[in-house]
Amino acid sequence: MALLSIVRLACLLLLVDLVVLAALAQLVPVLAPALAWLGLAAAWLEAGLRLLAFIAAGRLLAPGGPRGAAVVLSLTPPTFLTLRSLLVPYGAAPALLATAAPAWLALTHGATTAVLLAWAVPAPGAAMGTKSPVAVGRLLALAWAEWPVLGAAFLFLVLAVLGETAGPYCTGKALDAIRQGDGPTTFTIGLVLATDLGSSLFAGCRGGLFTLAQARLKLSTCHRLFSHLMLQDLAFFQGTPAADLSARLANDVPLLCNAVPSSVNVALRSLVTVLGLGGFMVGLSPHLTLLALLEVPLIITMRKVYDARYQVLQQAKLDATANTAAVVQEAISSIETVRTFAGEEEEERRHSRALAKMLELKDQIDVEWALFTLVWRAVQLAVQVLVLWHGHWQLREGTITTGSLVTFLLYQAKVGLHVQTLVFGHGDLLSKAAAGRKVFEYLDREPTGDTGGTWAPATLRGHVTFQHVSFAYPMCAEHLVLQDVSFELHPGEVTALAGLNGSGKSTCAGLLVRFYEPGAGEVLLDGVPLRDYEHHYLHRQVALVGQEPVLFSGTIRDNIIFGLKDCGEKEVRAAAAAAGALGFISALDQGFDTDVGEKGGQLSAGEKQRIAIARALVRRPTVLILDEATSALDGEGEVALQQWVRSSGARTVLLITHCPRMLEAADRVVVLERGTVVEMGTPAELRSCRGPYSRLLQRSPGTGQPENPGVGYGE
Ligand SMILES: Nc1ncnc2c1ncn2[C@@H]1O[C@H](COP(=O)(O)OP(=O)(O)OP(=O)(O)O)[C@@H](O)[C@H]1O
Repeated sequence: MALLSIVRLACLLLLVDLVVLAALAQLVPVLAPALAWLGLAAAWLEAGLRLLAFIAAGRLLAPGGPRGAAVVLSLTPPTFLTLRSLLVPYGAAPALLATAAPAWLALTHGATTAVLLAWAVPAPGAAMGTKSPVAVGRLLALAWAEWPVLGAAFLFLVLAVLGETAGPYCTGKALDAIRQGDGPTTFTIGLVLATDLGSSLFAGCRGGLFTLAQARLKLSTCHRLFSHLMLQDLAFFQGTPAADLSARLANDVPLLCNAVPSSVNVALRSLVTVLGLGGFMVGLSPHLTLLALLEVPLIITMRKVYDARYQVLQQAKLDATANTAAVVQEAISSIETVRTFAGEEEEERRHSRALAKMLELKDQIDVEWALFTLVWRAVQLAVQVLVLWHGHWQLREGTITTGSLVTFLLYQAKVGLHVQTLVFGHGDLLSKAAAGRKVFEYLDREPTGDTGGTWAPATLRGHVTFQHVSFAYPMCAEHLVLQDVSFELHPGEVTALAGLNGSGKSTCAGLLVRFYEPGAGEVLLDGVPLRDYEHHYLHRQVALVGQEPVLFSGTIRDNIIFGLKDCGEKEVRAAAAAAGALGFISALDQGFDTDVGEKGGQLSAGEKQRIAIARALVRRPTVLILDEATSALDGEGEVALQQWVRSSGARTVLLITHCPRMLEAADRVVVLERGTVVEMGTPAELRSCRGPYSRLLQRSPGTGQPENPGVGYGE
């Protein structure tokens, strides 16, 4: 709502109120006996009349205006009077607003206008054009997993607040006793001590339990997010830098998980304290309480404005942190390229630019916080002066004792602190929740890795059919990489995919291991679409050795049995032998227990390739895909692999290679050109056609003539 319309609405309500109250004031002397008999009910009757008048005037003069303002304005005085009569049974008799001092009317309208203004300030995020902020309900649902710990913490919280509330009350009573000459009794001093000690002990337990909930939540959320990420499609990982994901796990998740329990902790503690102490304060002096409460709408308004800014800056800072991490990771993981092209200075510049951006945002956050604190302290001081001035006046009037005033001031300091914490805590929760936006965004992504397929037959022939497959990578949806591709892979045969760079060979391999789903057409295994197969079953039956095999840090054995739960030493050795890796592994001091270093950095390219092949062979896959997987193999490795293929009888092998010798050794060749199949047949048939296959062979080193046609997979 615009500021102008709020002012207009406030003026309208004041005008209507003045008219209604003036009319009522005329009636009061006439109805005095009836009103005296009605007591509190008279105040509620007056409120009902005012509410009707506000609503009628609102409908006529300001349609669409918030009805809440009318309700707050009319119901505040009787609610206050009822509360006061409950807390101070012998306090002043309930009065009608119509006959009360004009200051009461000013106070009621002033407070309502302040509340309206606080309400009208745009919610954090909305005004600054940030993406949809995370709903607080969602954050609380996240914390719900730790409800037993949080429940116990809440119990200690209530006990601590009871102690905190009783402390100043006992202090005030002791002071009054001293002033009246009775002196402090052992009982009052003991009570003050007991309440303080008790509240400290319970507060400690509360804090400890909330910290425990935080730690547990962090652990479970990190685990949940990581497991969820593992199931995402490859396009997601291609579009999201790894460093960004690790920054989310390392920074955003802890921030989010700290925010929820600590906010729940702080909010509950403050809410219970404010309600408890607030009740006592109203009992001591309703007038002073109302004055002290002036601070609340002002702080809410200021905090709302500040939060809107802070959320934007906080999100930008987190993004900048993730970006800095990405720069560091990229430079370190490509250090060889950086060194080769002497790009160290360029990388340093990139890093310092990213750091500067991060620091600039941090400074901006700090400066804005300092400004906000300054204004807020000034408001706080003004309200305190107002309360002191009024308290002094009440002391002189004799409507309050020194002990009660001291108790009130002690309570005010505490309540003020907790009101701020409540207001700040909510803002803080929202701003920290900004960190959760990305985390929830990732958690909401539908996983595509496991489609929930259940098909897992006891025997599989390994007959693969590409049926009119068309495909475009999600990142470049307009560029069709495969167009209407159809071919078959037969069990017991080695089929080679041939074609120039970028013709779509690896893409076919990617579709066969379900890295992606075809845009049109189907990839079938034994006549069943791949997505219908059970996830683990499919990836045990179809194994791919890629162009640049990646090893994980760990031993050679760990790498070979990766992903398998039940794999014996015999199988590991057999797979290593079939991949031609047994020789070099046996020559190592630690054999299969040799650490390969990060990404297999301590091995040569050929050794890495052999281990990657062993990792595929150990599964005894029905369909084996070798995507340029033999490029770094020497003759020994190649012969071992060919022997394995030959001895593995019924297996289906898809071979992607540019090597004429390997192409010629295949049973069948499928030639791709710009994502379409242009030729298919045995190598001899294709050579005799003198078409695309022959041209490919001629382009290859050795002018296309097979170097050793005698060494064939099928022989
Ligand atoms: N992740 C990706 N996102 C977008 N486009 C891609 C992606 N991977 C490959 N491409 C594009 O798809 C086309 C086919 O690539 P593919 O890797 O299948 O070719 P290829 O025949 O295996 O080439 P090479 O012989 O060089 O390995 C190329 O134009 C390539 O630029």
